Amino acid sequence: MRIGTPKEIKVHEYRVGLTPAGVRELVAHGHEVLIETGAGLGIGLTDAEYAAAGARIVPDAEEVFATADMIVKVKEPQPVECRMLREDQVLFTYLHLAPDPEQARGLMDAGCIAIAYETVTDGRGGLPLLAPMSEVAGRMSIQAGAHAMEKAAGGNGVLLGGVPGVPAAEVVIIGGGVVGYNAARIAIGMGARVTILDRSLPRLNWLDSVFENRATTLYSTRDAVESAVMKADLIIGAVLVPGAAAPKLVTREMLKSIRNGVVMVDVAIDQGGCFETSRPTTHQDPTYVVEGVVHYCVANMPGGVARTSTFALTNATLPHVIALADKGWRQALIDDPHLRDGLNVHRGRITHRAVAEALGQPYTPALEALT
Ligand SMILES: NC(=O)C1=CN([C@@H]2O[C@H](COP(=O)(O)OP(=O)(O)OC[C@H]3O[C@@H](n4cnc5c(N)ncnc54)[C@H](O)[C@@H]3O)[C@@H](O)[C@H]2O)C=CC1
Ligand SMILES: CC(=O)C(=O)O
Ligand SMILES: [Mg+2]
Repeated sequence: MRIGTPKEIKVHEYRVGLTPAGVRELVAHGHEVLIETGAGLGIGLTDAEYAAAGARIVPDAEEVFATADMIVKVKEPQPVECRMLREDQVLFTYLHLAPDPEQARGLMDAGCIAIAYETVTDGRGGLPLLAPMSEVAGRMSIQAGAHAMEKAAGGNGVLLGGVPGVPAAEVVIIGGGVVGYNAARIAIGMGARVTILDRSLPRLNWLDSVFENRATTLYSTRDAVESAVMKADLIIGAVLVPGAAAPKLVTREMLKSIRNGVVMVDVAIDQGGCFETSRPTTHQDPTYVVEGVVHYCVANMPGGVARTSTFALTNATLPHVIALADKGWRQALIDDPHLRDGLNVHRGRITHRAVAEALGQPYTPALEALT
């Protein structure tokens, strides 16, 4: 198969879909790999390293999209990329379609086979291609939040860990999955007082046993969210209903009871955000203020630590890239129900139930589309 990786074009996005080590594996399996010139340069991966691994370096994204059978990238295709996708071309990347009808329309019109990293599953109920970036974003959410809490950044001037004689900050984490757990680890490590809300009792059980008395766990109800956010200095939004648009758990009305300068980091922004007042921001201009509350809503947080993130992401994606290339996309998707959960769009039809529901589009089961 001919596999192509373009340079990412989202603002301050330096991750890359394949590393030289990944290229070498694919070439050893008999595949051809095209890499757009400079694709990895932002994180120190040079064209020479890709070429030494067996890739053909091509001058622009147009050539990658025009010649590859499968595009492997990181972020959802931007409109200019959607227009370059072709019928039956495989697109393997993050898509986050639920809050993005325009992109969904672009993928449907292209007739491509779009497989979303974020809805690929594993046998233990996890999301193995989302998890590495959730680990990164969870950990980053506390450092981003701590920075935004500084006065010069618009925050309330509270130090996360406090000092002797002055209490530490209150960090409230809504959603105790991969992002939430990693956020809690870092917040606890920095000396903050941490509360985690989730609506999964088994998950609360697990968090309680891991953190013992270093974090408070709360069952997530409207009441619990409302009273927790009122006493917070830093609020992390980390909920997910796979494939679906995020539920709005902190309402505009609640902001009136949140103190000025409190920081809300909405990690779930890529699924539309779990705060009513969230809208996507970029690394270039990450925060804005509503009702005195600082919002940080960067939709590609791991792009900020692109070198760590690229290796973490490609460790997880490479086996699937190899399976899709070795078996051909159709057979790979038929053989592996967990990879098949990643199929969001197939030749103009939406093949993931939650995505179809969120977009108000008809749903075609993936296996029906494939057979
Ligand atoms: N902004 C960014 O750059 C990034 C965003 N993300 C996003 O972060 C979000 C969380 O991802 P993960 O932690 O990997 O998901 P996860 O599936 O591991 O955890 C989500 C948790 O939310 C809980 N939950 C669902 N509804 C809830 C409710 N009403 N109240 C409280 N908890 C609720 C679930 O029980 C689950 O434990 C996703 O939207 C993901 O796409 C992930 C990485 C980077
Ligand atoms: C998960 C995601 O959206 C990201 O890593 O940018
Ligand atoms: Mg994102």
